[in-house]
Amino acid sequence: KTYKIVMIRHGESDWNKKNLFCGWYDASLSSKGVEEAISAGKTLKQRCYEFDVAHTSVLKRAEDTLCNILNLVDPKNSCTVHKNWRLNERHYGSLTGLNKSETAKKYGEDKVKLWRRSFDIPPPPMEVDHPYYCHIKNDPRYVDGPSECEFPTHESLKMTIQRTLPYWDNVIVPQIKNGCRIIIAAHGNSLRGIIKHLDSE
Ligand SMILES: CC(=O)Oc1ccccc1S(=O)(=O)Nc1cc2c(c(O)c1O)C(=O)c1ccccc1C2=O
Repeated sequence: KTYKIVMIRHGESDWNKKNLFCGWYDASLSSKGVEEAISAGKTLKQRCYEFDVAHTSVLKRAEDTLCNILNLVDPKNSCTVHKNWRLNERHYGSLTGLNKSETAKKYGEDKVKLWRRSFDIPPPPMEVDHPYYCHIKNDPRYVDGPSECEFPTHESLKMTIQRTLPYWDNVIVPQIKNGCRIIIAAHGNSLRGIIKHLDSE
């Protein structure tokens, strides 16, 4: 049996525009990013897509992308929306908020090249003195998870996939098998992990 599911990466964020590592920082969609989300919604509507369930992360760039799409595709608001930290973007640790030149200056080109192409080498952890540490760690949206020991300070691509897959396997797959029409609005690396898992099956 074949199933169909729609997965979409969020529109451009304010930090994407400035080429900053964003990760778990809750950057907003840029005006271009909102237009991208609306354009995706229009396309899905034109092709008569309908959804019973939607999944997104707890970061507003993904939530707002989904909202803009559902406003067009599901004006009656009949689709249930689930938000979960496991669909969050990869956590870039100490690189969060840095741009290209700051990263290279702080860690050197060789480290950047190593991290860029590695699967299981995480960037340095986000330390307590990092400008965004408290802002992210104490955010009330994480009150239902991740737990203290699960809360990331940095993630390799492998670590990102490892915390995204349980949500895919335990929540989304059963819904697909029950015939739900699903859309996922998330992030480059969390979606990449799901696709990599599907390709490996
Ligand atoms: C296009 C661009 O300017 O990317 C940026 C943005 C911020 C810092 C460094 C760069 S870069 O030019 O070195 N390119 C660049 C650099 C990197 C990555 C990446 O995908 C990338 O495109 C990563 O995925 C990545 C993942 C984990 C740690 C470090 C990097 C990294 O250092």
